[in-house]
Amino acid sequence: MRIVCDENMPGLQALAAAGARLRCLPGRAIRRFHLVDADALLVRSVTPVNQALLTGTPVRFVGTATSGTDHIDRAALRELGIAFADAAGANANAVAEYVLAVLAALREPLEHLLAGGRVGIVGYGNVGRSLGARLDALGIAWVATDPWLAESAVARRGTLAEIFACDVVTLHCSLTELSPWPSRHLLDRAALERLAAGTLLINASRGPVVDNDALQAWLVDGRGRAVLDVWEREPEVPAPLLARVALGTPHIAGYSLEARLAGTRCVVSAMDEALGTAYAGSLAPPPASVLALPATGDGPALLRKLLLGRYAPGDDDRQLRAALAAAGGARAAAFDRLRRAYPLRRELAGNPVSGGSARVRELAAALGCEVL
Ligand SMILES: NC(=O)C1=CN([C@@H]2O[C@H](COP(=O)(O)OP(=O)(O)OC[C@H]3O[C@@H](n4cnc5c(N)ncnc54)[C@H](O)[C@@H]3O)[C@@H](O)[C@H]2O)C=CC1
Ligand SMILES: O=C(O)C(=O)[C@H](O)COP(=O)(O)O
Repeated sequence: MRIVCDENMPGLQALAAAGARLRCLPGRAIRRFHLVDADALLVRSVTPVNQALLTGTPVRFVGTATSGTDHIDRAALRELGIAFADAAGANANAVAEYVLAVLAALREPLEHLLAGGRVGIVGYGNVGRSLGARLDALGIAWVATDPWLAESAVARRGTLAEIFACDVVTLHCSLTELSPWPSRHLLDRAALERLAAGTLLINASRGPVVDNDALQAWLVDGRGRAVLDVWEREPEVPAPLLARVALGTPHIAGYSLEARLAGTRCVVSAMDEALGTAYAGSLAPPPASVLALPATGDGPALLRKLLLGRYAPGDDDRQLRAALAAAGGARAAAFDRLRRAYPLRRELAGNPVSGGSARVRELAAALGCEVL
C-alpha cells in the first residue's frame, strides 16, 4: 500500500511499521506528480483536493484528518470514484476546551459568565454541541444558532439577534458559500455592528467566516474584543490585526494529542474499510500525566486554575507574536512552522486528575476528567 500523507499527521509511523509505504510531505506542497503511484492520500486542512490533483492518478481513497472539509472538492471525488472520509468530531472536545481555556486566560469573561452572562454559539455541529455540554456542566448560560439543522436538533436555539446580544460570541460553523445560509463573511461589517458593546468574539472555525478588514475597524473603534485562532488569509496574519486581538493563535484550537491521533485514526479506519487494509489498530494516545488539582481557592479562581491546568492559550499567543515579529518577510512560513512543531498538549477530558478541594474535583468530573 502506497500512501502519500501530510507530514503534520501524528501516528502514521505505526502504518510504516505495519508495512505501508509512506511518503510524507508538507501539506501545502502536495502535487499531482507525487500521486502517480499512490493508492491513498491522507491530508489535513492545507491541501486543496480537487480534479487537478487527482485526475489520472491511481488514488482510490482520500482521507482528511480534519473536521472542516472546505478544502475538499467532494463532487470531484465522487466523479472520479474515489472513496472519501473526514474526521468530523475527532477534535470537537479539543476545540471546546480551547474556548474554555481562552475564557479563563482572559479572566474577566469567565467571571462575567459565571455571574450570569451568556455565550452565543454559531454552528451547532460536533464542536458547538461539545462546547454547549461543557458550558452546561459549568452552569454557564448559552444559546446556539445553526439554520442548516432541523429546529429540534439545536438545543437552546436562538435567533441571530439573540446570539449577537450575548457577552461572548464563539464561531464554530463550517465554511460554506451555499445559500440560503452561507457562512463566508457571516461576521461582516454590518453583523459586527450588531454585536453588543464589549462583546468578546472568538473565531475557531475558519478565517473567512469573519471579514478580517471589518474586524480590524471594529477593534480599532473599541467596540469589543476578539480572539482569533483562524485568519482570513491564513497562513498570512496581518500584523495590525494581530496587534489588536486579545489572543491570537496559529490555528491550533483542535491540536490536542488526543484529537490529532483521533483524526488520524478516523481516516485510517475508513481507509481500511475502503481498501481492505488493517492499519488502524495501533493508534491510541499514550497515557497522560496526572494533573494535580488546586487545593485552595473558590469560585472563578478555582475554575480558572482547572481550565488552564493542561493548556494555557497565552503561551501560544506569545509564541505566535514572537515568531511573526522575528520572521521579517517570511511570516507565513513561520506560522506553518509553529503548527508543525506544536508542543504536546493533552486534554482535560478523559485524563487523570488528583487531589484538590471537593469543589474542584466536582468541576473536574463535570468536565470529563478521570478523578482519582
Ligand atoms: N480551529 C481549529 O483548529 C478547528 C476548526 N474547525 C472548524 O470548525 C468547524 C466546526 O467544526 P465541527 O463542529 O466539528 O463541524 P461540523 O461539521 O460538525 O459542524 C459545523 C456546523 O456548522 C453549521 N453551519 C454551516 N453554516 C452555518 C451558518 N451560516 N450559521 C450557523 N451554522 C452554520 C453546519 O450546519 C454544521 O452543523 C469546522 O467546519 C472547521 O472548519 C474544526 C476543528 C478544529
Ligand atoms: O479539523 C479541522 O477542521 C481543523 O481546522 C484542523 O484541526 C486544523 O488542522 P490542520 O488540518 O490544518 O493541521
